[in-house]
Amino acid sequence: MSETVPLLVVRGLGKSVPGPRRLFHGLDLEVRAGELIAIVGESGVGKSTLLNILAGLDDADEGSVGIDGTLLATLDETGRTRLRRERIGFVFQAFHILPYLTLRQNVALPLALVSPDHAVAEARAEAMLDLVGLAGRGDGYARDLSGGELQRVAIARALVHRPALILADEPTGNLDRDTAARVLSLFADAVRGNGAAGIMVTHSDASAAIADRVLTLTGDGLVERRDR
Ligand SMILES: Nc1ncnc2c1ncn2[C@@H]1O[C@H](COP(=O)(O)OP(=O)(O)OP(=O)(O)O)[C@@H](O)[C@H]1O
Repeated sequence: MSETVPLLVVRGLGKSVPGPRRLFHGLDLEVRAGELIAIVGESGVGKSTLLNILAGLDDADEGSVGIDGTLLATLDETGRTRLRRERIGFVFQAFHILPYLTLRQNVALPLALVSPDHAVAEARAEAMLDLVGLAGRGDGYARDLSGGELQRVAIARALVHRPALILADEPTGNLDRDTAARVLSLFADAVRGNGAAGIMVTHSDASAAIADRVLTLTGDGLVERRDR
């Protein structure tokens, strides 16, 4: 059955950066559909770099990344771009909401990239805005929104195309505690409700607490945190 097969399979991943400095090596990870993982670790240990590698935006030096049975290394740049657009949702630290597009157009963007049907894309975008508590705000612009609202738009956009893999870099960074809690539960519901595999990098214990597993990134890979 498909839900028993890990959606993301990472084997023996290693990465060094110029210096040269080795960030990590021998990193293994499996994440199943409907599972939300938190990755924690000291600043500079390589958490964002790991997310970028999983998204095919950066290359590992060794090891492999498989998404839904496809090894990233077997794809050329066009194939990676297609996989990213169709199968991955990304919530960045900076929201990257485009200021010259309406909020609805921003949320519809991942669909517009893969489907020419604008009416369907915008209807789905509107439904996602409803889901994140921004009903009726689709005609607005980023400048009209608070930080928490912008983060919710970013989450709506990351989920609108129902990606199999959702990657989030500090999805509640810069939000006050109450807004962070709301955004977080929405994010967790969306990951689990969509049957996606979710990976969230965070410094926040409150964020980590909502995950099914908390893994600490170290130079020797990911270590399961059991003090929960
Ligand atoms: N292309 C690059 N060239 C040089 N150094 C890099 C490159 N990419 C990442 N680094 C370095 O690798 C380290 C890991 O960076 P990364 O942003 O992944 O860490 P992080 O764990 O996400 O940190 P934080 O928690 O502070 O966001 C940092 O020291 C960074 O400067």
